[in-house]
Amino acid sequence: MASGKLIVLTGPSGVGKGTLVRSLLVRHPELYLSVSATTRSPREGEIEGKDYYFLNKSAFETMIEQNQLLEWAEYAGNYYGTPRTKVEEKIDQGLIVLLEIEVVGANSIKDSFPDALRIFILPPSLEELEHRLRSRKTDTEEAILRRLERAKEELKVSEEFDQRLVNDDLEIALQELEGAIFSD
Ligand SMILES: Nc1nc2c(ncn2[C@@H]2O[C@H](COP(=O)(O)OP(=O)(O)O)[C@@H](O)[C@H]2O)c(=O)[nH]1
Ligand SMILES: Nc1ncnc2c1ncn2[C@@H]1O[C@H](COP(=O)(O)OP(=O)(O)O)[C@@H](O)[C@H]1O
Repeated sequence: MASGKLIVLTGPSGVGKGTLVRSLLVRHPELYLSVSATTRSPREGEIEGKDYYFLNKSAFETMIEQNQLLEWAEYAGNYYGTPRTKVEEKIDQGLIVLLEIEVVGANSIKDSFPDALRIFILPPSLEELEHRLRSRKTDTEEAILRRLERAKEELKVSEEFDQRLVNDDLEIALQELEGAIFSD
């Protein structure tokens, strides 16, 4: 059987990663989206094992020590990481596995998984990124400013990724993403 592959989507908060991934999964239900582990508290409506595996700090640190994570990073005061076993299992089954993760972890994937295709999603401009973060209405003013500061740093390393894609028109960005994922 053909071996699967690992696709890593990253980019600053508010650029549209979640929106792109949700649309991709609707169009291509055969794709497998990895469920991350995190120490952040569940938001209302989030489901254990579907949105995240919600762990306390010591359980997360045990996963790090036992090399159970493909990558991990700290983001806004919490740990986030990709459990290794499921990803490897699905790739062995020939599936295309998607990770939607922040920039530091995405960059480090090249060490643990050199064959991964790492795609950086860019905003059309910083102004538009700010507009999207505000219009999403999920973050406090302080969190928005923190995310924008971090975005400036993240955008500086975008050239270290295998592919870069601007999420301006959503449909065009989706088509570019499909091209990157399904080309050989
Ligand atoms: N490195 C890494 N980042 C992750 C992982 N899971 C989620 N993230 C990222 O962590 C950041 C914060 O996620 P979250 O608290 O759910 O907020 P939101 O994505 O802005 O709604 C986002 O940039 C996610 O893409 C993971 O397993 N590893
Ligand atoms: N191409 C686009 N054009 C305009 N708005 C967009 C586009 N893609 C996403 N958005 C909007 O931007 C906001 C942030 O998107 P989201 O998917 O939550 O970003 P991320 O997962 O990268 O943090 C959402 O309100 C979403 O509807």
